[in-house]
Amino acid sequence: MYDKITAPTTGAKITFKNGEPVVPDNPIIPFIRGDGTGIDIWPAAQKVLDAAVETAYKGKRKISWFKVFAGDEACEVYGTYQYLPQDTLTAIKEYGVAIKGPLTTPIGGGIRSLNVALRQIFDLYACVRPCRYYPGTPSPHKTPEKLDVIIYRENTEDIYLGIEWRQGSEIGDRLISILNKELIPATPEHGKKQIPLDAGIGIKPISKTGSQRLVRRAIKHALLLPKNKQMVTLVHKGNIMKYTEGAFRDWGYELAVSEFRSECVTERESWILSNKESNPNLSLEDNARKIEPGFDALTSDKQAQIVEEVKTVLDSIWESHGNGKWKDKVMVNDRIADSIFQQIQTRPDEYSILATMNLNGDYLSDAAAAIVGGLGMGPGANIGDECAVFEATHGTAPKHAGLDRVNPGSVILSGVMMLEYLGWQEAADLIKKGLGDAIANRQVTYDLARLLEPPVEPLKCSEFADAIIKHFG
Ligand SMILES: NC(=O)C1=CN([C@@H]2O[C@H](COP(=O)(O)OP(=O)(O)OC[C@H]3O[C@@H](n4cnc5c(N)ncnc54)[C@H](OP(=O)(O)O)[C@@H]3O)[C@@H](O)[C@H]2O)C=CC1
Ligand SMILES: O=C(O)CCC(=O)C(=O)O
Ligand SMILES: [Mg+2]
Repeated sequence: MYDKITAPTTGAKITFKNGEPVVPDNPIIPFIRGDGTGIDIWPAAQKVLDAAVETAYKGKRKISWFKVFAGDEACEVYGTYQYLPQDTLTAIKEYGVAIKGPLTTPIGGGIRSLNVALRQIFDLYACVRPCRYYPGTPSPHKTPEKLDVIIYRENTEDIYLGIEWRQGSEIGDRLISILNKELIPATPEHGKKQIPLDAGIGIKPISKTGSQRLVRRAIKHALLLPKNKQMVTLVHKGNIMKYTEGAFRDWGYELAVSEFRSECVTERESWILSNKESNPNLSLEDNARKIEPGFDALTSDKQAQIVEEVKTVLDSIWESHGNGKWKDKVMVNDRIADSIFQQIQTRPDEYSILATMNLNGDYLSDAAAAIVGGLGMGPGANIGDECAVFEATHGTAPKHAGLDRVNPGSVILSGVMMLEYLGWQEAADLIKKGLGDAIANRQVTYDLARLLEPPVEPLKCSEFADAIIKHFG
């Protein structure tokens, strides 16, 4: 079955039923060490995960690790350019749940991202990145504890599909020519616009299916959160990219009110309902005036449309959602992408789950991680219906590679997400306690040590792992 790897002789496969993992007590879990600092952070993470499972279950449960290769290490074992060998893909497909360190992607030319390839090959459509503060973590922000968000990033499409053509390439030039001569002139709204002849060209597909399955997962997650965190914010730049990012927003709302009608309320619906609650005699037109700034300056057609919207909402959900009942529902709202970057800093506690397209989620997850202590504290999971691959938000940080220096917290916390996904909450809780207590005792790696006041001597990557284990008890 495999060319150059051998599966552990003990352990059993995780299987999937209705999109959920069915987990034996001794699951075989493939891992990829990763490039760059993967050499430092993976062994540290593995040690902490094993210690937590042993402490929590005293041998009743154990992970059988299965080493598989990707990136530079794969080329050493399989030969030049063998960055993502078939063995690795077969093992991940076979065992369903895997964890990985970061993998390098060259800028400009060279191979396309192995990280993105894994997400696409296994249809891991939801990239879940929680950003939560551990008390005592130094932060450039004044009130980092107010940020407690989970980014749900669509993980398979958008410009990450990687359909693009280099400037000057034959197909790129042909495409520009067809667009300039045929397709743009045939689209009146594009007027006389033309694409510069010396442009590189990339395609940004955003599908209804891709958007809705992501939002569906985000809403299901919100339903499991405490009432005050039951909120999903659709993040988009739909004012500029109307048919991709704007459509993501519209499809998100459409899904919320069709599949989750009794459990959700949209922000706009909540305004309409609360306007009527404050004044039961409010006319439909005055209600419309309150929800739409500049209502009186709108054309009569537009005004009629908004009045109709108000009527439809009151007719359809006043019974189920009115008189304050909407306050117990999952609130679905939307924010423009640039604005959300300032909102998570200025009003962090107003947000909970942020549902995003691929590129926006990539940017936003680094920015949010920075608020709660930096990339060393940013875990993540790539989840599909029949496979899950856990990995940190950050990359290979090449300048720190091999120095036993960087913070393994992000991979360790990705491992915590994996344990929670397996249903091994006791082991996950031990690690969260150990990590929290190590930080509270100022036992931290360089990235956090440099922000602490007064400064402390940093621990090595491996020493931080040991400190976490010491603080289990
Ligand atoms: N999923 C993946 O595997 C990902 C891979 N990549 C790839 O990684 C490579 C390097 O990308 P780059 O842009 O440098 O981004 P990185 O995320 O690798 O590193 C950027 C900076 O973040 C800080 N940082 C990263 N990891 C840690 C850590 N564990 N502990 C403490 N600080 C950390 C360091 O800051 P400082 O030096 O200031 O302390 C580092 O220089 C690229 O090839 C990129 O494509 C990028 C993102 C994700
Ligand atoms: O694949 C890469 O090299 C970068 C991906 C990335 O930045 C991310 O997924 O957050
Ligand atoms: Mg990124």
